[in-house]
Amino acid sequence: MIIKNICCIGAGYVGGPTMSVLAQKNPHIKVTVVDINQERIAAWNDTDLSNLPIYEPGLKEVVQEARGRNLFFSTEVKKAIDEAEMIFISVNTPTKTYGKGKGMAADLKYIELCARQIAKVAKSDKIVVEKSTLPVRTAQAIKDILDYTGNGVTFQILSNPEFLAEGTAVQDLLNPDRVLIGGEESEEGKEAMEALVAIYESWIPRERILTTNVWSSELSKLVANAFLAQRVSSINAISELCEVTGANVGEVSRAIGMDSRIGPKFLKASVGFGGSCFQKDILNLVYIAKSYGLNEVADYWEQVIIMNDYQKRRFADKIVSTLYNTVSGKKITFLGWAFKKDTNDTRESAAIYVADALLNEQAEITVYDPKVSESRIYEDLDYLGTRSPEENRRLLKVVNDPYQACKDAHAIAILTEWDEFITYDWGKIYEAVIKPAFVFDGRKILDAEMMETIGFDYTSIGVSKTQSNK
Ligand SMILES: NC(=O)C1=CN([C@@H]2O[C@H](COP(=O)(O)OP(=O)(O)OC[C@H]3O[C@@H](n4cnc5c(N)ncnc54)[C@H](O)[C@@H]3O)[C@@H](O)[C@H]2O)C=CC1
Ligand SMILES: O=C(O)[C@H]1O[C@H](OP(=O)(O)OP(=O)(O)OC[C@H]2O[C@@H](n3ccc(=O)[nH]c3=O)[C@H](O)[C@@H]2O)[C@H](O)[C@@H](O)[C@@H]1O
Repeated sequence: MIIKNICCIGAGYVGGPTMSVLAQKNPHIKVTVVDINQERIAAWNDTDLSNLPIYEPGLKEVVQEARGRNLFFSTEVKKAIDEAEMIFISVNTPTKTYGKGKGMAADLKYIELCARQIAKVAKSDKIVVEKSTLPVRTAQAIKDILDYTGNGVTFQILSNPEFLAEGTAVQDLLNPDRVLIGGEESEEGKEAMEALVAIYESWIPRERILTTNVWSSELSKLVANAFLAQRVSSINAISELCEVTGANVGEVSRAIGMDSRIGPKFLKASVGFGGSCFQKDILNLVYIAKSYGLNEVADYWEQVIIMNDYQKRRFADKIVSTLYNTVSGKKITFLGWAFKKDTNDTRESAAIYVADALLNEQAEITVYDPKVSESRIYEDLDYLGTRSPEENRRLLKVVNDPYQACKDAHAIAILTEWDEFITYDWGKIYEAVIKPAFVFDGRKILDAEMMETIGFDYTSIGVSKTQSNK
């Protein structure tokens, strides 16, 4: 089966970059990315490439090469579905905020809407590819909808989860550790899988393209995120132990990471993991385990989230206790709001929760982030519903100059590991802040010795004060 037309529903953080790279590497395939969000599509079509709706290093160049050639962004969802032989579903699958499974299960309403729309529009056989992260066995639900409400058209459902990380999306897409494709074990299923394998083979060696049954593929995505997040929570748990014992979590990470069975990655202690997926996917895994009555399995994974919440709270508490048990009326400067560097995404960023905790203590926060807009920051805070939008705007200010942000601060907290923070003139910042000059490094990016030589009272995750003062 030769694919000439691809449609992707959902032009977000995954649909946009994934399809851009796929189109760049398959100039013979027409790729149309559709979304109901007109503003987002307009931004993807903006002639000024710095206005793309998401910031990812290297993305502009890929879009520039493929857009208008064989890559198109459109709001004409029906037309794109009708024309395509293969349809990727890449819509959001957030945690449910209502009804059964509230706060745990994935909300599949957007997925179901896509399936119903495909069923309604399709006049020829289609391969439907789950690109969104979904609970295991969702393919069955999609198949049911397509088969019972379709027009006698045959559908093959494939699972093809995405493993890219934000900030390195283009690199991850160009050079993935593996591509995972799950499909039915029938002849038709195998044929559909081969059609998708052929597309990826345009730039990825065949041995890195893994084919499995649908359920293994769906579940592997949740499990991969759970394992990654678990490593962060594990090292964060150890960070507290380091602080009280005089061990240094950076040294412990290095020592254990050199064991090739453990490996060095994802062992960086931090203020807590954020991002749209780790928490959502683990909660989803916990919910699935519970729904099968596997309570011990559910409890085991839930602990990863409990630890992460604790780490964020602990960071805020440390600021309050160090500042003589009160931050009321004190200016606390946040360097960074994004959930990690090199992205403008703030979903579930630790900064939001640390800010909320400090605002509850009546702190006055000033935020500087090189890529996150003021409106986004206020939306994040307002979404929590802890206090009125007016109150949030009164207590928290956003500025676009880091030195101005730090001026007259009682404390500086580093919430994102942006490279530029390392290169600041910390001597100049020291002159401008209120003394004692407190810095709380939630990302362990600054050099403790340098900071202390300048005169800062520097606190870093996973290092006891006595040790960093040596
Ligand atoms: N953000 C990430 O780094 C990663 C996300 N994922 C998964 O990929 C999926 C998508 O995530 P993101 O791209 O981050 O979400 P997103 O929220 O950035 O994008 C989803 C897009 O789908 C659109 N949409 C929703 N319903 C639609 C419909 N019926 N028709 C047309 N468009 C519709 C929305 O308007 C939105 O623009 C989720 O399941 C997520 O778990 C997987 C790997 C990485
Ligand atoms: O499903 C998803 O959405 C994606 O989730 C993560 O990617 P992402 O959330 O974009 O970014 P990560 O690099 O995984 O970082 C997640 C969070 O963990 C934190 N982190 C990461 C690594 C570490 O050692 N320490 C640490 O605190 C980061 O600062 C960040 O807040 C996974 O890495 C991707 O494989 C997956 O596709």
